[in-house]
Amino acid sequence: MTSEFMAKDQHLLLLESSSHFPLPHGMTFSYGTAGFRAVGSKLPSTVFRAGIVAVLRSLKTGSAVGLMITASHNPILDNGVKIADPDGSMMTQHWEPFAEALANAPNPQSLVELVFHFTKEEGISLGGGGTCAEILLGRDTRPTGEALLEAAKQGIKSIVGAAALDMGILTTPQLHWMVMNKNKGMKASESVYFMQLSESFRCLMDMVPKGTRKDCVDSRVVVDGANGVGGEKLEQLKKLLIGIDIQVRNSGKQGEGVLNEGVGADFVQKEKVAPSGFGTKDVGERCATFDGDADRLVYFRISSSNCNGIDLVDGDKILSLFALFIKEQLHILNKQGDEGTNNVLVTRLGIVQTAYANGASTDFLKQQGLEVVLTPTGVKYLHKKAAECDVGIYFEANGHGTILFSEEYLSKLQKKCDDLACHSPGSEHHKAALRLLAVSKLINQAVGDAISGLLLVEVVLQHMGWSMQDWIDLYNDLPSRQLKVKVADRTAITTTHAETQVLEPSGLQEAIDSEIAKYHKGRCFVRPSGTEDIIRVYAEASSQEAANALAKSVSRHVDHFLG
Ligand SMILES: CC(=O)N[C@H]1[C@@H](OP(=O)(O)O)O[C@H](CO)[C@@H](O)[C@@H]1O
Ligand SMILES: [Mg+2]
Repeated sequence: MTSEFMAKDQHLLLLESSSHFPLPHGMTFSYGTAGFRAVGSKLPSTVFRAGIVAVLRSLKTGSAVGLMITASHNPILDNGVKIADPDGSMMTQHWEPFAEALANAPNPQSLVELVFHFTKEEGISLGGGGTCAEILLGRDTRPTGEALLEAAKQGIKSIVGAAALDMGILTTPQLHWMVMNKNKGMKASESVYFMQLSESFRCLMDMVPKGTRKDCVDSRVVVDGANGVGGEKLEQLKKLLIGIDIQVRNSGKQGEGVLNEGVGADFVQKEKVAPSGFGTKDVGERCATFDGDADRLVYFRISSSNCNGIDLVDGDKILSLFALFIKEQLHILNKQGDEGTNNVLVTRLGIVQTAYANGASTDFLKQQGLEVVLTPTGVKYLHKKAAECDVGIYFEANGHGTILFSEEYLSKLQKKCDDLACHSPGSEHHKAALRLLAVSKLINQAVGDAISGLLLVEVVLQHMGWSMQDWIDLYNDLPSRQLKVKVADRTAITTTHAETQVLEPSGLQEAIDSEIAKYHKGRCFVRPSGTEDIIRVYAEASSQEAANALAKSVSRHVDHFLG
């Protein structure tokens, strides 16, 4: 077959298959902060086209990539699609404009033109020719998931030489983890995922220091699965876990409730109330909640029996707990013995947050001597920044985050651990090295993962000998308020300094500054949302009334400048 013939073949195949997936009338799709999202029934054409993008990404990188069908915390009838790069992280931002253009191609002819133009530009050769692409597919429990999976498969099949590997119903982080493992030449099945988590958890539990207050730390945690995929998976995993008593509610079983309806991490964090299925019987219990695709985790405690109020332990406090633990282990690892012979393993530990992190958490982390960096909103920014460190911990306040260990650092740590195993087995130094290695296996290195995050929180609390109250008392959150302002064109606001300062329209930042100056501990910023057609206003101050008033007055300025 000549390459010209193959290109012609490819052209016809794409034309034919895309004609079965027309763009829904009057709709425009954008690759937002976390892929495409819309009502599930409107998404077949988008998912078909995302299948094509995934194949091209796989051809370009010569590695397997992932395609996940989920709409996270959105209502059950919504759905969405996002692509995972070969290292398991979000697809490179550099490809988002192409993904978006393809999703909006008005007809098969223009779709084919876009594909051929883009592949030429990127130096990707189409038409089989020996190269093959591999796409790992996953979906959550949404009713439209099955049909959309079929659309993805059709999109993948429309490029010659591409293979789809259906990994089944998964959490988003499981799929990202599988992509990462597959490309490292490791096994990528769910059973290996469960095995890795349960074994590293056991290893950390076995090394909880004796004689701490651990006996007073309840090993019981009640988890709200948001009636989504995370609850089901946790039910499976918990059978392999020792030393922890996990009770799963809202696990998505028939009759238990509707996905994300009055349940889940997004609901609990935003509304600051207990999820459905939790009540007075749970007062004082340590409770956790996942979002619909289990990549977010927050904790809460029902504070009193006569109201629905909760003590929220958000992503910032999870980050603070992890940071203290990692810092402690690094300190032990590098401590000099009497002979002063311990070789120091130089470690750059970095913390990454966004401007939405509660100011009290940032102050707390800095007081601990930690290096804190802010990035724009969205995991793709935080992840990239954290990956610059030897050990980088990132979290959004809403509970999405993880701990990254660089490959280079991990091999140095492994070497140090092997040395210690020879020269001082069972020493405190050796145990610290083993703990850090176990953390790198327990915590998902590809993306934030509610299940692995939950296990790490649980074992760190045991290690510290901390009750839920001790954790809550780490620092007091500053009162805050978030508001949404509907404007004619949200792109009229541009920002700088990790979205904390407005550049355009001119004069708006001065107006915000003059409001902030009126409040003790006032902090406020505005930015266009990447997932909704609104401007977000965030304000903090020393009292709730002041935070409310600051947010309100700044919203008025936004409305005045852009309304
Ligand atoms: C303030 C806030 O919580 N913003 C969320 C939200 O982004 P916006 O761009 O703010 O709409 O959705 C993102 C995707 O889930 C998440 O990463 C981010 O943290
Ligand atoms: Mg999610």
